[in-house]
Amino acid sequence: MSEVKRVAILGSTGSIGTQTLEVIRQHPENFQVEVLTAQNNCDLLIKQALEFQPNAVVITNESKYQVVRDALIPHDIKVFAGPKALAQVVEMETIDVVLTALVGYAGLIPTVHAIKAGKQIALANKETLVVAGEIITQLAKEHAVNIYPVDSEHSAIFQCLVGEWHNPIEKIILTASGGPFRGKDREFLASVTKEQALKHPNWDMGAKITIDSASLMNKGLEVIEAKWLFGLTPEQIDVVVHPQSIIHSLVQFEDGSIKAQLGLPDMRIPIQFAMSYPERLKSDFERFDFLNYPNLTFEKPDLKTFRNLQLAFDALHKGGNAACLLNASNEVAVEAFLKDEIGFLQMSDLIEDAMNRVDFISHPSLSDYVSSDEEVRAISYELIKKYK
Ligand SMILES: NC(=O)C1=CN([C@@H]2O[C@H](COP(=O)(O)OP(=O)(O)OC[C@H]3O[C@@H](n4cnc5c(N)ncnc54)[C@H](OP(=O)(O)O)[C@@H]3O)[C@@H](O)[C@H]2O)C=CC1
Ligand SMILES: CC(=O)[C@@H](O)[C@H](O)COP(=O)(O)O
Ligand SMILES: [Mn+2]
Repeated sequence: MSEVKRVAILGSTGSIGTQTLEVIRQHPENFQVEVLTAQNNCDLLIKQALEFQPNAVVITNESKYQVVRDALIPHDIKVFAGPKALAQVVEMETIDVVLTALVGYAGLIPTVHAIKAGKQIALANKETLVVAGEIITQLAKEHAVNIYPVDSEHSAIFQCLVGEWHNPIEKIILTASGGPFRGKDREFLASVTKEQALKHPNWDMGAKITIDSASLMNKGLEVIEAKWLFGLTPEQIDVVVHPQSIIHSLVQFEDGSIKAQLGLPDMRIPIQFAMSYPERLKSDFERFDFLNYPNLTFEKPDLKTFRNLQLAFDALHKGGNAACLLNASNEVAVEAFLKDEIGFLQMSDLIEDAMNRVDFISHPSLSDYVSSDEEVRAISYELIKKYK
C-alpha cells in the first residue's frame, strides 16, 4: 500500500474492534489509528489509546468521561463523550476509513455522518444496512463512498466478485454454521439457557451476535445486509447450513460457475481485507489445511424451528420499514433473553408480535426509521412484561 490509511474504529473494545487493532499492530506501515470509541469499557479504551496514540477517543457513556479524560489529556489525546460526539468525531478531516464495529442500531447515525463526510466505510455493523439499507447505499453513491464488508460471509462474496464487476450475479449462497442448536427441535429449544446459547461452535464473538447466530437471526440480518451490499433481489439469496464454517459464502454466475471463499474461521482476514483492498497484505494467521477437514457438509436451514430466519425473509420481501422493526424488536428480545426475562423461543414470538403493532411505511425517510425504531422498542418492552 502506498499511503498510510488513517482509521477510526467505532467500538474498539469489542470483538471486532480488538481484532482490528491486532491487524493494525501487525501493519504499522499501512494503518494509523485516528479515533477509538467505546460505550462503557473505559479501562480497555484508555489502554488502547496509550498504545495506539489516536488523535481522539469517544466514550459514549458520559458518566465515564472524567476517568478517560484524566488518563488521556496528559498524553495529548482529545476526549469526547456521548452518542452525539460519536456522530461528530467521524467527520474529522484526518480520517480516511471508518470501521464500524459497534453493535446494534447505535451504528446507524455515525455511519450516516461518516458517509456524508466522504469517509470510506469498513462495515462490520450489519444492523446499519438492515435498518436503513436503501438510504445508506443511496448516500454512499451520492458521496462516492465505498462500503467494504467486514462480515465474513459478505467479505467472501466481495472477494469472489473481485475481477467480476461486469458479470451479473445469478445468485449468492450465504453459509450458516447453524449455531449451537443445529438439529434441535422446539421442545429442546423451549428450555435452553443463555449459557448454552452463548457457546458458538466456531466463532468467538460479542454476546448479541452470538445469540443471533443461535436463533438464526444473524443469518436473517445477513440476508438483508447482502441485498443492500450487492444489489440483489430476495430470490437471488439462498442460505445453506455448513456446520464447519470453512466456506464463508459463494457466488453463482450466469454461466453456472460457482466461486467460493474458504479459510479457517478468523475474522482478522475479512477485517484486514476491508481495510487493505484492493491489496492483500501478508499475514501469519493460521492456514487452512483440507486434510484436517475431510468432510465439508451442507444442510437445508430449518425455518420452522428457527422462525427468526423466516421472519427476516418476510421482512426482506415486505421492504419499507419492516427490517427496521425486525431489528429493533430483535435487539430488545436478545437483551431480555440475556437477562433471563424471556425464553429462547419467545424471542421470535416477541418480534412477530411487536412488528405487527407498528404501522408499515413503504418509503421511510431517515427520521421515519428513527421513529419506527423508537416505537417498536417501546412496544417490545411492554410486551416483555406480559411474557415474564
Ligand atoms: N464479532 C464478530 O466476529 C462479528 C461481528 N459482526 C458485527 O460487528 C458488530 C460488532 O460486534 P462485536 O464486536 O461482536 O460486538 P461486541 O459486543 O464485542 O463489541 C461492541 C462494541 O461496541 C461498543 N458499544 C456497544 N453498544 C454501544 C452503543 N450503544 N454505542 C456505542 N458503542 C457501543 C462496545 O463498547 P464497550 O466495550 O464499552 O461495551 C464495544 O466496543 C455487530 O454489528 C456484529 O453483528 C459481524 C461479523 C462478525
Ligand atoms: C463471523 C461472522 O461473520 C458471523 O456473522 C458468523 O457468520 C456467525 O455464524 P453463523 O451465524 O453462521 O452461526
Ligand atoms: Mn457473518
